[in-house]
Amino acid sequence: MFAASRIQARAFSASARQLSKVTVLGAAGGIGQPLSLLLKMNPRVTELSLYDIRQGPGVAADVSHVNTKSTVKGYQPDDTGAGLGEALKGSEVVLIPAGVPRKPGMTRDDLFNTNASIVRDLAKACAEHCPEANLLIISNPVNSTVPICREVFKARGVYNPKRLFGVTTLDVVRASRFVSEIKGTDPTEEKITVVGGHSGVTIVPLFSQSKHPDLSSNAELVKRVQFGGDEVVKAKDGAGSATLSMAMAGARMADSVLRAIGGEKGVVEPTFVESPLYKDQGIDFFSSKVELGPSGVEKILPVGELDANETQLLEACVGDLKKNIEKGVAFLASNPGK
Ligand SMILES: NC(=O)C1=CN([C@@H]2O[C@H](COP(=O)(O)OP(=O)(O)OC[C@H]3O[C@@H](n4cnc5c(N)ncnc54)[C@H](O)[C@@H]3O)[C@@H](O)[C@H]2O)C=CC1
Ligand SMILES: O=C([O-])CC(=O)C(=O)O
Repeated sequence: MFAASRIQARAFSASARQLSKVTVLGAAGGIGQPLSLLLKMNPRVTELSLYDIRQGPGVAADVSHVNTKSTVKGYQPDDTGAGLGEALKGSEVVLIPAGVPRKPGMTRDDLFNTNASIVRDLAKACAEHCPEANLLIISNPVNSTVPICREVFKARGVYNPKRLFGVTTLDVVRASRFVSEIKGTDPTEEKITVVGGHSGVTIVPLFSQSKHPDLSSNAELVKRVQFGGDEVVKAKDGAGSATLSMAMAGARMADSVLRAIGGEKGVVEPTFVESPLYKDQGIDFFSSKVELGPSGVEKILPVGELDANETQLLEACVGDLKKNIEKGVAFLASNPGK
């Protein structure tokens, strides 16, 4: 009897795992729309839930005509306030690209005043309606919005550090592309480790660990990886920041999380998570290679050996990162919201 019910439970969880509801909060935005499309193309997604304060249902109607198997539903705030809850209920993965993007001359930190409360309120809804979902935070400044989410979840007693991720995938996507341009190689074959955070000098590429250790002394390349976002902000000239490459990076991260949930072993992505790596320096969150598993973070991989250039970069990273994280934590303490 006991064995039979165990087998039944196992069979149930195996089939339940194949049902993956994925929700995008901010689905009608520059990132949200192409991200939603890429998720619709992912056969691991069975239900796609698209929420935005404007045009959630519109984007959902459009994406729903793509002839893949998943169902799509769109949501926006309604008079009862139920829209967001409905969008989130039962989600396994929630991606959050809601918030404002940069204009030329701004840093990501300049977005804090607007985006902190947007992310706080969405995190509250997640804590209430899908506390066990994997939360993938795209909204900037990631170095601060991820700590805000932790504080929200902690305040509600539902925080699980294995389920909260800052999406830093775009930094490794860029690094591999930029290296391939210099070396004339296939970018998909260039595996570049990038650690730290997701803004300016907190982004630390580790070329010494790649196939091209010589690139570690290429200051121009290092700067291009650290400030790749600015390149796009400048080129878009007031119309926003990276959206298409970010959608690709977000879809890749979501796919990796879903593959790990589905039982695939050895899925590794760089991501900004609560991490022991630099806790001794007062840094709670750090982006490094993370092995993903059915419960989210399986294993945080060590940063590995750094050369002298990278050691210097990391020193600069740690100072800024600490301030960004503390800013997020302090925000929630003095602005708990409703
Ligand atoms: N992590 C990363 O690597 C990257 C992060 N980003 C960040 O992603 C964020 C979004 O960028 P874009 O899509 O270009 O901006 P966008 O302005 O085009 O889209 C944002 C969307 O969020 C929606 N929104 C605003 N408040 C909301 C709320 N309370 N609930 C639900 N939806 C809400 C808006 O209606 C809009 O559709 C920005 O903060 C940007 O800095 C951008 C690129 C890369
Ligand atoms: O640069 C920005 O503001 C958007 C972003 O995070 C990126 O492109 O990496």
